[in-house]
Amino acid sequence: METRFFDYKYTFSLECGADLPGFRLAYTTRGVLNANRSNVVWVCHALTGSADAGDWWDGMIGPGKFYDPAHQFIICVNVLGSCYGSTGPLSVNPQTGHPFYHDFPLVTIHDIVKALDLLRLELGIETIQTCIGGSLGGQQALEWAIQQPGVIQNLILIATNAVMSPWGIAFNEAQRMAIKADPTWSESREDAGQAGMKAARAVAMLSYRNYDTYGFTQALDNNEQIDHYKASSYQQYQGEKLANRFNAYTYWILSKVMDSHNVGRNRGSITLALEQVVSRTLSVGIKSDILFPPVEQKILARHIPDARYEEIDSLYGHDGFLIETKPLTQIIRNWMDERKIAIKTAVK
Ligand SMILES: CC(=O)SCCNC(=O)CCNC(=O)[C@H](O)C(C)(C)COP(=O)(O)OP(=O)(O)OC[C@H]1O[C@@H](n2cnc3c(N)ncnc32)[C@H](O)[C@@H]1OP(=O)(O)O
Ligand SMILES: N[C@@H](CCO)C(=O)O
Repeated sequence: METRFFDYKYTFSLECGADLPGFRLAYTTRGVLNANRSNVVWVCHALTGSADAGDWWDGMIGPGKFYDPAHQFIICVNVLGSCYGSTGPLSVNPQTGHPFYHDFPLVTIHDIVKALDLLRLELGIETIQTCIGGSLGGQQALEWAIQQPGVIQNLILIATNAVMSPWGIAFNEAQRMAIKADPTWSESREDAGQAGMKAARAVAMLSYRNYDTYGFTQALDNNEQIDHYKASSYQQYQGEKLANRFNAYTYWILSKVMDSHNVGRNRGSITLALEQVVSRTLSVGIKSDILFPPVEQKILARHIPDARYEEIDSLYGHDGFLIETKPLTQIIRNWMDERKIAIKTAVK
C-alpha cells in the first residue's frame, strides 16, 4: 500500500460560493494499474473513514479478498474536509497563515466529487471499472456517476441515498448541538469541542445500530443491576474511541456535507438526475438500517436505468455495510456473474 498526495494549486470554487486557495488530497493505492488502465477499483469512504480502505474494509480489500491488489488497482481518497491527510479545518489557510478551524467553508458532495475527478484526470484514468461506497461513500459514488457519465462502468451503492432525509439531517443536527454545547467549541484550538464530539458520536451510534444490536451486544448483566450498564460504558467508549482519531471541526463539516447531499439540486429533479446514470448499478440495502433505510436504496434502483436492488440482513444496522463483508461479496459476485461483468486484472 502506498500513500500519496495530490496537490491542486489553483483556486477551487465551491458550491457555497466560497473559494479554496487550492487543496491537498491524501490517497492510497494498492496493486498495479494495467497497461490500458482498465482495472481501477475506486473506493469511497464514509463519514469518519480514511484513505486506507484496506484497513477499515479489510473484509473486502486485500490479498485473497474480492478486491485483490494482485489483480486490481484499488484507490481510495481521503475526502476534502476530512482529517486524514487531505485539506480540512485543521489545515493551515495559506491566506491567513493560521488553521481554518471554524472558518473552513461549507463543502458539499458535489465539491468533493469535483476534487476526486481532478485527481482521476491527474492519474490519467479514463474509466473506473468499479466505483463502490457505502453511506457518505455511496453518496460520492452516485454523484460522480451523474457528474461524469461514462467514467464509472460499474457502480455499487450500499446503504446510501439520492438525497439526505429529514430524519438523517435531524440526527446530524442533534450531533452538532452536542458539539455546540461544549464550552470549548468557541475557542480556536485543535481540540475545541472534543467532549461535545464524544457525545455526538454516542448519539450517532444510535442511528448506526438499532434496538436489536444493543439488546444483543449490551445486555443487562443481571436483574439486580441499578447502575453501570454495559450499554452506558459502550456509549462512553465509542465517544472516546472517536476522539482519539478525529476532531470536532471535521465532524461538523462532514455532517454538513451529508446534510446537503441531493443529486436533484440544479438538475431538475432527483428522478431526472438518477435517470442520467449510465453505469451498470447495484444498489444494496440493509434490512435493519434505520438511518438509510432500504426504501432509499430501492428508490435508487427504481430510477437508475437497468439497476439492480439487493438486500442483506445484519445485526449491525447501518454499520452493517462495514461489517457484513461476506454477504456483500456474495451479492456483488452474483451480480457480476449475472451481468457477465469480467474483472479486469493487472497484466503480470
Ligand atoms: C486511522 C483510522 O482509524 S481510520 C478510520 C477507521 N474507521 C473508519 O473508517 C470508520 C468505519 N469504521 C467504523 O465505524 C467501526 O470501526 C465499525 C463500524 C466498522 C466497527 O465498530 P467497532 O466500534 O469496532 O465495533 P463494536 O461496535 O463491536 O465495538 C467494539 C469496541 O467496543 C468495545 N466495547 C464493546 N462493548 C463495550 C462496553 N460495554 N463497554 C465498553 N467498551 C465496549 C469493544 O471492546 C471494542 O473495542 P475496540 O474497538 O477497542 O476493540
Ligand atoms: N461508522 C461509520 C458510519 C457512517 O456511515 C463511520 O464512522 O464512518
